[in-house]
Amino acid sequence: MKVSTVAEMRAMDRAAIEEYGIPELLLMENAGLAACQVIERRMEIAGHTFAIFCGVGNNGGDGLVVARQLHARGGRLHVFILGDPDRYQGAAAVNYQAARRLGLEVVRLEQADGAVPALATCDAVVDALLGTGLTRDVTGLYAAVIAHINASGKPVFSIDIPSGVNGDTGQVMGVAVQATATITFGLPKVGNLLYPGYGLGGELWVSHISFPPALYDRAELPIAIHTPLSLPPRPPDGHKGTFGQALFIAGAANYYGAPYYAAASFLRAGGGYARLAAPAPVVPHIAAVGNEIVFLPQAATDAGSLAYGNKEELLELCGRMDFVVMGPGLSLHEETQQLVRELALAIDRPLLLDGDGITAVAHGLADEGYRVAFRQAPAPRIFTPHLGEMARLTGLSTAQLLADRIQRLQHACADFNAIIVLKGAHSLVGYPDGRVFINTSGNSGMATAGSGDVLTGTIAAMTGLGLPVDEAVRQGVFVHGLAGDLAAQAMGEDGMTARDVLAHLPQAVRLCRQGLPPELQHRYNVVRRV
Ligand SMILES: NC(=O)C1=CN([C@@H]2O[C@H](COP(=O)(O)OP(=O)(O)OC[C@H]3O[C@@H](n4cnc5c(N)ncnc54)[C@H](O)[C@@H]3O)[C@@H](O)[C@H]2O)[C@H](O)CC1
Ligand SMILES: [K+]
Repeated sequence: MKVSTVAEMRAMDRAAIEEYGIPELLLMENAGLAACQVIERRMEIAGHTFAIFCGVGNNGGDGLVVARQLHARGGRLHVFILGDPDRYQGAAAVNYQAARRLGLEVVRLEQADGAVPALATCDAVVDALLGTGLTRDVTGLYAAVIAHINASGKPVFSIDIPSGVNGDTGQVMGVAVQATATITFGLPKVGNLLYPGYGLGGELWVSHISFPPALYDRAELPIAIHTPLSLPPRPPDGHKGTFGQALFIAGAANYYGAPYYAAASFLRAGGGYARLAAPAPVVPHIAAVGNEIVFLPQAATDAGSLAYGNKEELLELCGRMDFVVMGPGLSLHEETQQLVRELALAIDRPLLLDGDGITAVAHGLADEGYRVAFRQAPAPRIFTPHLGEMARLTGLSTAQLLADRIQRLQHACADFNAIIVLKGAHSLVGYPDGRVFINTSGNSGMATAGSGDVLTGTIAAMTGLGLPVDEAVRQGVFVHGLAGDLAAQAMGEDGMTARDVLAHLPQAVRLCRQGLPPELQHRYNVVRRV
């Protein structure tokens, strides 16, 4: 499903009204009615009491429709408006007048405490304070009312987005409503899907409010939720070369885990032939745990990291591979970092850079000349940074990144001509053409050492299984999260480690082929339709 920015949704609204002749009043009615239908699925309306909080924009207008629809179904209401109702315009003004004529009790709230008795006695709350028109931090009366709503312990239905959550970023602007369910309109907004906004929204519902598919399902909308891709069938007569030859340039003294997890995950996720180029002194340590990997011992620096002198042999080796991963556990030793920077320009195979590989290339990219050369690399480039590494890559602070994750990602992908996986809860996969996919598999138990190394091998394996590189990256992210979810099911999120994620990769790939069980389908389809 596509996901929209606030500006894109405004444009769709306008197009619905102007091009398709669907009056604003109908859109607002559809929105309020959809919200009412979601409430009806969760609880009996007749005889129950609802506290409805409306702002003075169109989000509040939607709230007034909800009020009228609940009233029509026998609900009892306390309707509060925060601000001057004379500010309602267009459809919202019409709905305000209709609510008044119906004789609904509509109170202009001047003091937050005025809402306390209604919150104490109601059965549920409707939050129609602020939608996509949020432009500044929430303070004063709005902030105080939101605090009362959150303290009420009542089920909260948020209209469009929990009030206080930024529709473009998912960030909380000062304070935000914690909802039980959110009903969003047209399409889910970015802020409905990115944390912390996603977590604040509760169960997420979308109504297309009678928009035609030509509006909400256009190819030009660049942001979407990732839907699992089907894997090409496994040729019965395949040999190990059929399922990809991957080279891992990884490891240094005292970094034995990262190269092992990266290369082993390639094999566990279905890849054919894993070769590991690691400094010679560390090879015996890794071989002791992973003898299914083929080792290519390399000359080492005094510090036990990859020596610069390996460059030509490594380049020659890469030329015989289908996919290269460079970075896990390489160390920050300067000679090795220089080697990595140069290899990152020259390797003529799809190349995934992670960990210390990202750090090396990030230093290079700060230089204009290197950036120009990197953009013109002879084959696709992929980065898999967590937020801190993304900060290093882009030269931005983590706060700046969080304040606008999607746009910063789009900009970096275009700037570096690279595919970037920005890891975290709901990882993002960005492409140089501006597309961004939001991944919904995975859990917080995967925030553990080595988990990122497992991701690198999983992505490599997806190319080995026959997906084109761009699809392999997002499917790898999904499969990795799925393996993590299976591990969490088996042992809980707290104590699981990268080893457990690795161990569940075969089952994850099998489920991708056979179809996900209903409970996982339900979990990954994070948006319900109404
Ligand atoms: N396709 C759709 O998505 C449809 C959406 N609808 C609803 O319309 C709102 C957006 O309406 P808009 O009037 O643009 O904005 P808001 O109602 O969110 O708020 C505007 C209002 O609030 C003031 N304001 C902004 N920030 C703050 C703040 N921090 N504190 C207090 N007040 C603030 C601002 O100045 C304005 O006065 C969308 O979310 C949907 O709910 C349509 O009804 C149907 C189509
Ligand atoms: K809202």
